[in-house]
Amino acid sequence: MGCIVCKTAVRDDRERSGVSEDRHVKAEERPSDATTAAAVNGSGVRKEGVRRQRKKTHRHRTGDVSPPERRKFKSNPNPALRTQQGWPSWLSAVAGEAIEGWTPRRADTFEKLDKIGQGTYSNVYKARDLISGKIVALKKVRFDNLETESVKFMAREILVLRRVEHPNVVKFEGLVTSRMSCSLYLVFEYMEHDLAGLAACPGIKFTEPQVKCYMKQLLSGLEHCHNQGVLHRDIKGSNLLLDNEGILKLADFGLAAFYDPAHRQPMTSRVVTLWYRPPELLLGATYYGVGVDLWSAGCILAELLAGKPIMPGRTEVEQLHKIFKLCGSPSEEYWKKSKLPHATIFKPQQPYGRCLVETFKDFPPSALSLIETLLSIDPDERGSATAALNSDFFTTEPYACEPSSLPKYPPTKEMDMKLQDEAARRQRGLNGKANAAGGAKRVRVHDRGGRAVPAPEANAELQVNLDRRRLVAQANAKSKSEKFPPPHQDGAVGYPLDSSHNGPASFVAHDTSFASSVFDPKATGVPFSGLLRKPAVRFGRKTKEPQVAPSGMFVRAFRPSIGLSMDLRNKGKEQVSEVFGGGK
Ligand SMILES: Nc1ncnc2c1ncn2[C@@H]1O[C@H](COP(=O)(O)OP(=O)(O)OP(=O)(O)O)[C@@H](O)[C@H]1O
Repeated sequence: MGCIVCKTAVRDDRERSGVSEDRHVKAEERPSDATTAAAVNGSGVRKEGVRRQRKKTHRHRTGDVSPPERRKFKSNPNPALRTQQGWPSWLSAVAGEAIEGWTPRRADTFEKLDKIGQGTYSNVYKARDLISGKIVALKKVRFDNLETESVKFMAREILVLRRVEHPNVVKFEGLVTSRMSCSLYLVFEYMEHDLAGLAACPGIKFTEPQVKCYMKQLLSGLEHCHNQGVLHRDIKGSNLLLDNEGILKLADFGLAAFYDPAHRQPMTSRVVTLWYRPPELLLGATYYGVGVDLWSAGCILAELLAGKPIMPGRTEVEQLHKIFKLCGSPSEEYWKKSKLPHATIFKPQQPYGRCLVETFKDFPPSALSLIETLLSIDPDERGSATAALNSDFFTTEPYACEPSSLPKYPPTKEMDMKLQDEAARRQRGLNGKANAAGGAKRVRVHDRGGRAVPAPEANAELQVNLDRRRLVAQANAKSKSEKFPPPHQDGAVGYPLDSSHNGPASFVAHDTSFASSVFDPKATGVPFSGLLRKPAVRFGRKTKEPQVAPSGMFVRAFRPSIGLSMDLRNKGKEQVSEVFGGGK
């Protein structure tokens, strides 16, 4: 896969160049002795569990791994050998299969240049490879005290990245470990833009051939992933990276999962960023497939043409309601066939009609027809990425433009937009003070935007995550646990799914504007800042006061989400069914 994992020669190079590792490893990255000791001991006692886990994961994958690949990623039975290959024991003990056959690059062979992105559980840096001179992106993955679950999820990301290699998938080039640090860096080719950042640039409005060009690349990347038995499960603008040649690549496989349509396994429904999350996941589906990514792709297509997000929900309830209002509520047949866990809770008393055609009447007909397909309520009707690529949208004029003919943009990242937001806020603060001092009336400036609710935050109400967070907080560690769907909920890492943890969606209801039309940002109260941006979101206020639910119904709000889930599960069905009192 053209990786740049370091060979022994690299270490020799470093020694020859006399570059000291300490120059590149910050003091705060160094674990305390206690942490190191815990990691070493922990890896020892965990071995049996890890072996069992690897077996399960392997069983899960065997259906869709071709024989050569199976050989390539075969687990190394000799942990001592792995350690000799330069991997820290905490990593090789838990993620042996993911790093099999590779040798790590050392941190001191890269020079960090700039922080370019921040994710839920990672920081991303622009860096120079001191050996090749190439500019790369280093994704530094933090671990909660080397918690086994976190390392396993990172291992899954690596396994997925090793499986997918395509011009429209970001190129994974290797791994970097540091002698002193418990973190790990994933090395990627550097991409100058992401679609969310680009779209947020004032004045950028994509033409139809440009939209086709982006969508063609997005669907080609997805087609490849799906053919490789990989679901991305977090398609959104900030995970669609673009280089200066106009090439779009899928990135962030942190929530991706292996799947095999012939041997279906239950997976967590707590994936995909809220605005792009399909109805079946909001309804608690644990058996699903390529349709989840196709729904997100449909949302992106409509967003690119509309110039703003089409369903910017702030809670899962609101999201589902927006979906029903635009795409119609599921048919009786679908409710019966799908047997979705939350069907009784969310089924509206009166069905909602579908109004995609009316809402998007200005869209080109071939685009509308593809959106109709991709935004089908029944995932089986969304087709496949291949079918979408063969649709009229791509085969009728005006055709997709060539990527190289796309305009050259200045570097834009969602991160840049966030920095600009912060600067603007600071400036407003200063202005506010100056105005207050001068007695002048303060001019209100809208925020440029915040964040769509990412899947990890949607996980927050799960008891297992709250428990874990509590533990992490007690240990005074950085928390990223919400990024990882709890393994017992995710068949993709080989654990059985325990339905007792499958609470319904969050009902933290601080939205009083549910009846707003799909395209009225003022009415929804979401501060729009443009295409593919994330809205400001506030989570679970700590109150037990009754709050007005989206449709005007009263739903009790509880301490951050979990209490609410439990309560609704036990006795709140009547309340919830009223949230969807009827279609309009
Ligand atoms: N190869 C790359 N080149 C340039 N920038 C990148 C690259 N990979 C990631 N980034 C930037 O870093 C950001 C965060 O990366 P990524 O999405 O992989 O992290 P994450 O922790 O999984 O994020 P999230 O929690 O938002 O899903 C991206 O939105 C992007 O702007």
